[in-house]
Amino acid sequence: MLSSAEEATAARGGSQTPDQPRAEFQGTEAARCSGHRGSLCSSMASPKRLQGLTAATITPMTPDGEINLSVIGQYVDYLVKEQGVKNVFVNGTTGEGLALSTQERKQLAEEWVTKGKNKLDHVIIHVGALNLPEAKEMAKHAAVIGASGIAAIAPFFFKPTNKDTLVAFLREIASEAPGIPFYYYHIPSLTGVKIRVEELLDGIKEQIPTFQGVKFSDTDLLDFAQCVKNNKERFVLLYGVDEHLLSALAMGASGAVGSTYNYLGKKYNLMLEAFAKQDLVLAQQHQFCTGEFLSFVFKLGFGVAQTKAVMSFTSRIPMGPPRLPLLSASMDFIEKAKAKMDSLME
Ligand SMILES: CC(=O)N[C@@H]([C@@H](O)[C@H](O)[C@H](O)CO)[C@@H](O)CC(=O)C(=O)O
Repeated sequence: MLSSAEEATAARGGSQTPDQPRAEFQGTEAARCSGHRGSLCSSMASPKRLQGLTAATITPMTPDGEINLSVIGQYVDYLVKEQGVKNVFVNGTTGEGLALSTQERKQLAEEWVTKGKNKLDHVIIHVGALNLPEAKEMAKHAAVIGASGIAAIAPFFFKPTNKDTLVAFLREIASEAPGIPFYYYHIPSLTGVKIRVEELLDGIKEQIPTFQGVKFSDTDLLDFAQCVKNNKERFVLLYGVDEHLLSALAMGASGAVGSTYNYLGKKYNLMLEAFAKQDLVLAQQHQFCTGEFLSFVFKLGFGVAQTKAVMSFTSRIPMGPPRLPLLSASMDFIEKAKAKMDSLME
């Protein structure tokens, strides 16, 4: 582990500052619908500013339910080489962050930063928790180990009832990591905190100097569009509902964070590239293709446990079971999901 945030930041070649200019999606290869095993397509044009796809990482576990750090290096290589995804969001919803102990979350953060060094562009650590002391501890730790940024959800047991209390809570966390960007993770379907992001962003930079953007995991595209309209130059606006990404791109999303970029990243990168070239028909084809898979698995019942199973058979990296109260995906789900994936990607 590195001894200070400054040393760690220097080792990464300097962190981005919250005021750097925003970069739009940029593709690097001609778009072609070559399928899951086709040519690699990356939209990571700049290592400085968070853009393109960010995988909300799964937390690998051993069969007996312990976190399995031993496969993180392999996981990094899979994302970069097989999916063209060079940003990760660690310990979020997909990573079962709220089902892990603080110690486990810190170990995972360290492993992702270490194994991602010189391979990943951004390692964002989700440090949100129900209590401030633990969230602050994880924020400070993330800065010390050299994470690219931190994010936090709203607390969801005792909930903030208005914007000011939410900002006050987030400010306490961000202030523990004053050298790295802070992102608000908006996921009202899970937190129950429905404070509009448009409202939250108004004046937030004065309260939280490191505020860099939002991970917007909601389907309220009016709220999202207002965020873009009012903050396009200042903040990174990352969309978090993968099956609606093309709509969010049309609204001006800076990038996307989601679970399906773990195993469908290549296909989504092709979509980003088509969109950047204003080839809406091709972009739609890619969105429809990923949507066909998701629509299929939604009907079977889909969540974090099933995401772990899909990633296991797609990457061949054992992700293990989820932690209670989540239950493992059934064999029936795995067989059907795998057959569907194979049929779409051949
Ligand atoms: C509720 C939920 O898990 N949403 C996912 C999506 O990526 C989601 O899995 C996907 O859109 C499929 O519905 C992300 O927004 C969550 C996420 O980014 C995270 O794990 O932190």
